[in-house]
Amino acid sequence: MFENNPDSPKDTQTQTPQITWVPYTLKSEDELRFEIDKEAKIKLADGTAEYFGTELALNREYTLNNVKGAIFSWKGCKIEVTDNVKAYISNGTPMLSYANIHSIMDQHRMSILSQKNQQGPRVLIAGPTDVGKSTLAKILMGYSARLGYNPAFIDLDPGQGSITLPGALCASLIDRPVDIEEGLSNTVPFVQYYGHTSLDINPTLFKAQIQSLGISVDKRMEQSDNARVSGMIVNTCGWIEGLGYELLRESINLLRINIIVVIDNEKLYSDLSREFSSGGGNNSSSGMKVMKLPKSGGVYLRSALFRKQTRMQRIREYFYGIQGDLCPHITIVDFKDVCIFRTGGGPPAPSTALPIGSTSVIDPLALQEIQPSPEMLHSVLAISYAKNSQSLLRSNVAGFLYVSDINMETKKISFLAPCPGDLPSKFLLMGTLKWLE
Ligand SMILES: Nc1ncnc2c1ncn2[C@@H]1O[C@H](COP(=O)(O)OP(=O)(O)OP(=O)(O)O)[C@@H](O)[C@H]1O
Repeated sequence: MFENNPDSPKDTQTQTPQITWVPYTLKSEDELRFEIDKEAKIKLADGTAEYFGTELALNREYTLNNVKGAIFSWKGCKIEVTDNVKAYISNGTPMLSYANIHSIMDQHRMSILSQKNQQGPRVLIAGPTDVGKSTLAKILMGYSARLGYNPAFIDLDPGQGSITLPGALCASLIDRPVDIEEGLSNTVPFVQYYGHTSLDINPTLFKAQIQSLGISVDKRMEQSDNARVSGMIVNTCGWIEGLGYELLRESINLLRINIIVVIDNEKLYSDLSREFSSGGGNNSSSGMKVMKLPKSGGVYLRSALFRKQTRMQRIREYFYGIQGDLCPHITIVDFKDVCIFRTGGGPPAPSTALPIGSTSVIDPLALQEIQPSPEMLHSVLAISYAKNSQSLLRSNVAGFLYVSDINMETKKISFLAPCPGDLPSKFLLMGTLKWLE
């Protein structure tokens, strides 16, 4: 038979590559920290383990691409990873103190179960960049969902776009732990398109959109007792100085936060404690708790270049799928069939470019309709659900388009869209976000 003849040529087309598994044994409260550049697989071979709050199924092969992370085990387990994963075991993790935050949230929930007018734990996670804020948010979502709660996750970091795209501020009701391979992309979020990856471009718009998200989430909580009791988990961006601190305070007030968790920054913890908890400690008369947590030694520090690459990868995944299995469509429309708006009357001039003592007179919430032009090429636009231009800024976003071509002669604009068919609305929002592969 051909198969048994060692000299016969191998059919490289149909042969699946040989997988070489590398085993690791984790003791109780160990974690396996890993870095994956190209596609790799991870499998739980024995025991129990979780990936940032989400339990791994036994013997299931999880495929991951371009991620840094850790598999943690409370009781010990055996993990196998493919030989292209760089990994090491650590037994120094802050998981006990992270689980403690979950217990505090849970006690809060239990204490208000029968009180219809009380809100569940509304937790805001703050801290500098690269301290594990998003990771803690995932862990808390996973632990809450595993107990049957439906907390709202609100992502106020437009730099990364964990739910949809960078530039968006989103809220999602979480009914299951974060998917290990797909992340949060399968949730149905409320989305506001801020349009920029940095908060200083239009802080007034940022505040207005937090307020809108908060109203959407509150409405949802009014309709579901479980959602109200479950509360919310808010992730913030790592800008904690000056205007960044101001926006953090605004977020705490607008979302009526009752638990602030500060990771790895004494000054921020001290400033927020002084301002929000009258005793300066954990329990205040206002009911606000301000708590500090250590950073995990596993948190990966990301360079500006890596962050930019991750942003671009996130946009690619939106159109082509996480596994590259989606097929986006090109939609060509006449200029007259779309209304493209930008907020703030154009990019604000930096204060250094204005005469000394003067401030910009541009209304940051003013909408300016703009005509298609070659400068729009490569922009990412949001399609709004708004019925008219007045409600544009407060309306939810239906999805995103990428401007792949502008033809000034035929007056047609080509969009890459995630699905075929007519655009759900002619109202489009533009910011400064561009997709440059
Ligand atoms: N224990 C860990 N072991 C290995 N990698 C980890 C661990 N915890 C977090 N990471 C990774 O470190 C990176 C940074 O973590 P994370 O995104 O949670 O930080 P962050 O504070 O939210 O960052 P930023 O606010 O700057 O966006 C992520 O890639 C995350 O998967």
